[in-house]
Amino acid sequence: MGMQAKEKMVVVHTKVQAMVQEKGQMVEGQLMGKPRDILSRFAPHFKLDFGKEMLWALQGNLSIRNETRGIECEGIGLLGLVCDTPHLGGRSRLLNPQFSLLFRSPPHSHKFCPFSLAFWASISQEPNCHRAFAAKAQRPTAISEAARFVRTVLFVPPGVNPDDVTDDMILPGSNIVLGPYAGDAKIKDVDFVKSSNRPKDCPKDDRPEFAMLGRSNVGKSSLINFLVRKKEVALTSKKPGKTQLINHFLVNKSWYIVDLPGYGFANAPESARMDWSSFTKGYFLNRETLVSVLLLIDASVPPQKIDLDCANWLGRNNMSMTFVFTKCDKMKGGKGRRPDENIRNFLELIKENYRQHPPWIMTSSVTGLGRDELLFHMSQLRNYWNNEETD
Ligand SMILES: Nc1nc2c(ncn2[C@@H]2O[C@H](COP(=O)(O)OP(=O)(O)OP(=O)(O)O)[C@@H](O)[C@H]2O)c(=O)[nH]1
Ligand SMILES: [Mg+2]
Repeated sequence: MGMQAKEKMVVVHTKVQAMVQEKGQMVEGQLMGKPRDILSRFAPHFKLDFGKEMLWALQGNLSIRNETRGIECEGIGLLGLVCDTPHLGGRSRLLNPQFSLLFRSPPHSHKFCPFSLAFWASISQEPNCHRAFAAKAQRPTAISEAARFVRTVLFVPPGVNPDDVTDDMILPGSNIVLGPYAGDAKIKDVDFVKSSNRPKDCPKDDRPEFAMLGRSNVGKSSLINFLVRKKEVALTSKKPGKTQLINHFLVNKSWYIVDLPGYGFANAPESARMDWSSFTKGYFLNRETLVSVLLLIDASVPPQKIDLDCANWLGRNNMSMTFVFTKCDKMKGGKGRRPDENIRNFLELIKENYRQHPPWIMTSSVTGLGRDELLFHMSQLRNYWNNEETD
């Protein structure tokens, strides 16, 4: 018992948010596109081994048809998930091997392989309740128990009434609700503009910018390369302290990504160490075009004091910020905690300093996890900011 299910019709377009309509008993849908797009959107979520308290899954029966190869298969699969729902319990089967086999293109056309995926699913509170689901009488709940809980910790962007949030508006692997300002998430080109060693030397124009902040070696430069899909836009290194200046990158000629030096770089040369706190204060408190700080947190290690201090400082100063958890691909077997546990512990530790839950998202620059989602999130912050500016 305790099952709540939400019934909808879902049409999933690659790279576009699910469009949802309330409908009967089942979630039905169709997914079309190039296998690579679909895999890049869904595979990382399949791969992640979420623990017992983190899974809120859109899970159900899948029936997959590959037009070219005429294959059909059925199985149970996971279509999407949202983390941080402690009372859910249970683990889900994550990867259906037939599923990935089917998405592999036939040898003669490794570029495009049309297929369709139909699925029937329930958004359920308990992992096995889809079995009992068919027998259950229709219950027209606007939002499931799970979603109601999740909503209390959601980041609800401008333009969205918290009461209107439906499960499908939440970006997978995050607490971020997608609102009407989202869109325009493609990166067409990116240019390195300049390196500045003082905040007042930064470019002077009114284009919105996002600053990447985080401990040295957390993966800031890698995240920039991963967002713009170029290897060497921002230089990365195994040695902490690689980025020593404020680097501005102009995206689509219309907004900036800023790579900042990492904090806590104990191994950096003495000459390169700076008074980090006066540097950050100078930049953050005076940069009027700063839309949001992306605070990167390494999810492969337990919460670090220096990150908590930084998050709390930003929180107390009312800076708009997004927690970007990096290295979510690093699954520790046996010893050490896993990324999902580290993330939950981190969020638990910082929450007193925020009136509203800050947005957070899981990423991996190795598997591509969270890329599209983060870009959508940045697009809605940016578009809202642009709108406010012109009003
Ligand atoms: N497994 C894994 N490794 C990563 C990921 N992101 C970055 N790394 C590795 O972490 C190391 C540091 O990455 P950088 O991007 O240079 O880190 P940074 O935060 O820019 O470091 P500084 O410039 O020194 O502040 C490199 O060896 C990367 O390959 C990730 O998502 N997964
Ligand atoms: Mg760097």
